[in-house]
Amino acid sequence: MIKVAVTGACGRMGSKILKKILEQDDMEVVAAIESPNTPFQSKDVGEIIGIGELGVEVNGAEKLAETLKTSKADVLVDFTIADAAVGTIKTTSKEGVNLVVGTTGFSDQQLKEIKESIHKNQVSAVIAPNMAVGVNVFFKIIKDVAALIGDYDVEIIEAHHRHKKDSPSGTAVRAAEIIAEELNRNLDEVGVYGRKGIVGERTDEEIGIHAVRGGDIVGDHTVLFAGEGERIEIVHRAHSRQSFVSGVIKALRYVGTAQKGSISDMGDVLGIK
Ligand SMILES: NC(=O)C1=CN([C@@H]2O[C@H](COP(=O)(O)OP(=O)(O)OC[C@H]3O[C@@H](n4cnc5c(N)ncnc54)[C@H](O)[C@@H]3O)[C@@H](O)[C@H]2O)C=CC1
Ligand SMILES: O=C(O)C1=N[C@H](C(=O)O)C[C@H](O)C1
Repeated sequence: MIKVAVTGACGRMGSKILKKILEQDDMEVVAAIESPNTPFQSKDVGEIIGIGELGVEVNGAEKLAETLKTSKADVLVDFTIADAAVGTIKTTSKEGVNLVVGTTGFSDQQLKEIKESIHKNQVSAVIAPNMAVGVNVFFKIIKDVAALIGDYDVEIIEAHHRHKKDSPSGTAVRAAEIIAEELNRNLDEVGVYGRKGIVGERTDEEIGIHAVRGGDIVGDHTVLFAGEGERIEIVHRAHSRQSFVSGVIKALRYVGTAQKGSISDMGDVLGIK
């Protein structure tokens, strides 16, 4: 039985992940963690997320180390916010607990600290900006198209709900990284994040990345390859957060089999490379 601790347990993703775990025969929720000094402290997480008493109390993140010890969690799944997730990941890996991290918006420095902690403490992790199977197929498709038509102008457009705090999406950033790598470009140099004013003509090398926010859009991503007289648009649309949640369950099963100290992405989990 895989013992799972969920951080961000009452959030849009955390609550759905928790409910999905309850449907699995080979895993159980042993801890529910929320923001420091949460008003939900010691309340039953099942009652908070509307599924009735679960027998798992919410603990604030300030109690994470103690909670992981008492719950004997095998793995922690984190869908929170980057600034919080770094500390969560460091504490979790120090406790020898594996990780599935879906949180996005990490800086390069934060990612460096996360990787160092996972390696130093020899835990296994799956870190992915998008856990949907379809998005990881989308990643493979855009890589292959970039290899065939890389001299076309590349633009990435993402759209999400009005509550999303980070921009551009982690999925859009990953898509830009994949294409830049395929075309031997340095994304730090060629990435253009929105355009305003007299910005001049587009360069051949640049990759445009644009974010739309509004309503309850779950997550749309378009990669556009535009050339003389034509364009190719590759689109992924998430209709429901269940697309991500299904991937999380796969990642939870995978991470315990991965090499200690390793960091895998969903391509590794799904065998799509
Ligand atoms: N990898 C993927 O497939 C997906 C990733 N995401 C990412 O997941 C993150 C969360 O997204 P949502 O669930 O929509 O956000 P949300 O705001 O609904 O949920 C975040 C939850 O984390 C809690 N929280 C804040 N600080 C915390 C801490 N230190 N410890 C524990 N909990 C803490 C908040 O109180 C909230 O309940 C975002 O970064 C988003 O981009 C979202 C969907 C899919
Ligand atoms: O915040 C969200 O909702 C999502 N965030 C992820 C991202 O930043 O790519 C994944 C998905 O698009 C939903």
